[in-house]
Amino acid sequence: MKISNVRLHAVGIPRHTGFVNKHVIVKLETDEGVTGIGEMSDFSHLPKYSIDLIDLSRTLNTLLVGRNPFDIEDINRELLDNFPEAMYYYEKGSFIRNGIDNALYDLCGKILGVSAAELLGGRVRSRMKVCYPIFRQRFMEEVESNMETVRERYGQGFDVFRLYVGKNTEADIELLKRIKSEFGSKVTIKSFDFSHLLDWKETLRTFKALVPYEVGLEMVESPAPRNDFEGLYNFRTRIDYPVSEHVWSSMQQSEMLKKDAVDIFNISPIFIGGLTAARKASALAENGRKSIVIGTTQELSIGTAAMAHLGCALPHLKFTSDPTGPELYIGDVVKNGVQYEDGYLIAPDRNIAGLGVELDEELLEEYKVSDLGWGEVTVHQLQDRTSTK
Ligand SMILES: O=C(O)C(=O)C[C@@H](O)[C@H](O)C(=O)O
Ligand SMILES: [Mg+2]
Ligand SMILES: [Mg+2]
Repeated sequence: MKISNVRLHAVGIPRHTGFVNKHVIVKLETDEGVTGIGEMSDFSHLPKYSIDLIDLSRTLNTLLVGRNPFDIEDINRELLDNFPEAMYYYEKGSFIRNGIDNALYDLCGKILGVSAAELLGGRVRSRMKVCYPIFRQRFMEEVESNMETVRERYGQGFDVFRLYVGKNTEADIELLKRIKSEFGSKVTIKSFDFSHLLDWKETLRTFKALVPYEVGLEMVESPAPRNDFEGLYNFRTRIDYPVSEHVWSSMQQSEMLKKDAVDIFNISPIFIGGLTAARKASALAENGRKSIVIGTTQELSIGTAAMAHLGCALPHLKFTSDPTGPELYIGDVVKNGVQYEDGYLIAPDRNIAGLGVELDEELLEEYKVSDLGWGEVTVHQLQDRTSTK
């Protein structure tokens, strides 16, 4: 069994906020007719350059055609040679590696007739608790629409949310007050996500203003500029709550461990370049006596299914995780999307081979875009995932 062809399909799918995200669906075809699917999720992040898909397809076919799909480690090594890690959160090479890597797990599972779960260490749980994101408020007027989001999503079973903060603390406090007043302890805000926007002292001042209104806070995320390990440590040693940071490279994670900069590693296959790399990052966290949370770039169902398999295989996953992408978009490209129940992401059916989701060719065509170009989107929209200029 050899890989015979790599196909890439770019799609653009709007969120309920109106923001359109572009993703690339991967098909790994083989000389025996089995095809694995994967997802290079959410290229709609800074910096504002885009990948040439024709060139990328040519490169990936050169690298992968003729390879044995079970050589997952060696293929990951070769992908790293061609798309090296960078000390940057949204390094697009990581998205590319992730899409190929998760397609390999789908493909190998289908060849063996087993779920990807069997290739990821099995199951310690059948579902993982997740939270719904409330994106950053710039204006007080956004409080009511965010209250509507909480009411609507609470009605669908989501009782844990996370709040992106740092631009309008008065509005953030008002939202926290209103949530506590209307929902009491039935709704919690598991994290304040500062998204690397402030230096650690500004974050500390903002955090001290917010914390009297916290409701079930589990962690504070990205409270210092990217790769400011001393800033993370200084902030972490001055608050009583755990500090989490995304893992975007093995070097960055090692530095955070060496400098004791965080309590929780936020591990997403998309930002570290795949399930294989995410498992290594998770093992380093466990051996370093650090906790983990499964983060997100807000993937579609293929990427989210991969994370559900991963999250349900990790014994030391103790905090509420983040993958809710399929709930954020108005559509998807699969026939059987991932399922959420009572605020949990349900692991895909273990009796279905591969990742457990099936591509819908008609939806793939419906959401097809010709390239990963940017249009008129502003930096604010890119930072806060909204259509508001
Ligand atoms: O935890 C985070 O940080 C994110 O979720 C970043 C977001 O920008 C995410 O990538 C998204 O696209 O909403
Ligand atoms: Mg974050
Ligand atoms: Mg994203």
